[in-house]
Amino acid sequence: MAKKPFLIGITGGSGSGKTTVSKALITRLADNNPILLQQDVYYKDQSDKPMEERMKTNYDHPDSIETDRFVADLEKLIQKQAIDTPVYDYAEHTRSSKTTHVEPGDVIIVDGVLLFNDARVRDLMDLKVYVDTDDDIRFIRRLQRDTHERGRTVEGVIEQYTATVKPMHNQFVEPTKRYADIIVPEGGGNYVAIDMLMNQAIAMVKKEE
Ligand SMILES: Nc1ncnc2c1ncn2[C@@H]1O[C@H](COP(=O)(O)OP(=O)(O)O)[C@@H](O)[C@H]1O
Ligand SMILES: O=c1ccn([C@@H]2O[C@H](COP(=O)(O)O)[C@@H](O)[C@H]2O)c(=O)[nH]1
Repeated sequence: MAKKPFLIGITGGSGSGKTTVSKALITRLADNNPILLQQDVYYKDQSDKPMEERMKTNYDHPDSIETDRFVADLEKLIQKQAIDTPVYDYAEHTRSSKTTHVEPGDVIIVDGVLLFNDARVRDLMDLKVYVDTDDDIRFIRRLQRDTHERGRTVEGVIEQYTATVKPMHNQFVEPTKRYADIIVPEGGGNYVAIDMLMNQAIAMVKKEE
């Protein structure tokens, strides 16, 4: 029987450094057949709605994610089956018509802002990590990223952050810190924590062999 993959879940507020940590781990674990799955690609399709309406969606509420499909895909990867994930376009606030084919791996790294919200998802994780970065640093990072990479204006970022991102963070993201096995301060720059996570993943993969 194929060995069970080791699944690491990485959550934390928007701009905390989840993706940076996840990608650093993928690089370090290159010899251990790692794959990255981002919860963000499971944001619900909104192609039937006009842009004006899509801009008003609350993307920081758990209802904005197609969690049933996300859970089903995670279960397939754990059973060593390939999946085809949606592709999400942040500038258009909807899915593109493409999909991404993902082959199963021995280490599965999953990142997402609302990752520990659903018990079904939490129960699939072997190691749960919360990246903990100050709110003001996260906001500055988000402002820079969203204006450079996600087609937003400064005013739009401030408005969205105040209306939904911050209140939903306090209601749905920060409280999930209590489910974490490990809390990583500052995210991407914390090489000690990233190396510890890498060593744990390698040890677990070797144990399964
Ligand atoms: N330690 C760090 N120092 C400076 N910038 C960082 C650091 N970690 C992440 N960033 C930057 O902040 C932005 C958000 O980081 P990212 O990893 O995408 O966060 P998240 O996935 O939690 O939203 C990115 O532009 C990234 O390059
Ligand atoms: O159409 C969308 C979908 C999501 N968002 C925002 O993205 C972040 C999650 O991504 P991070 O990489 O963790 O920052 C979430 O806070 C949503 O507000 C969006 O703006 N538009």
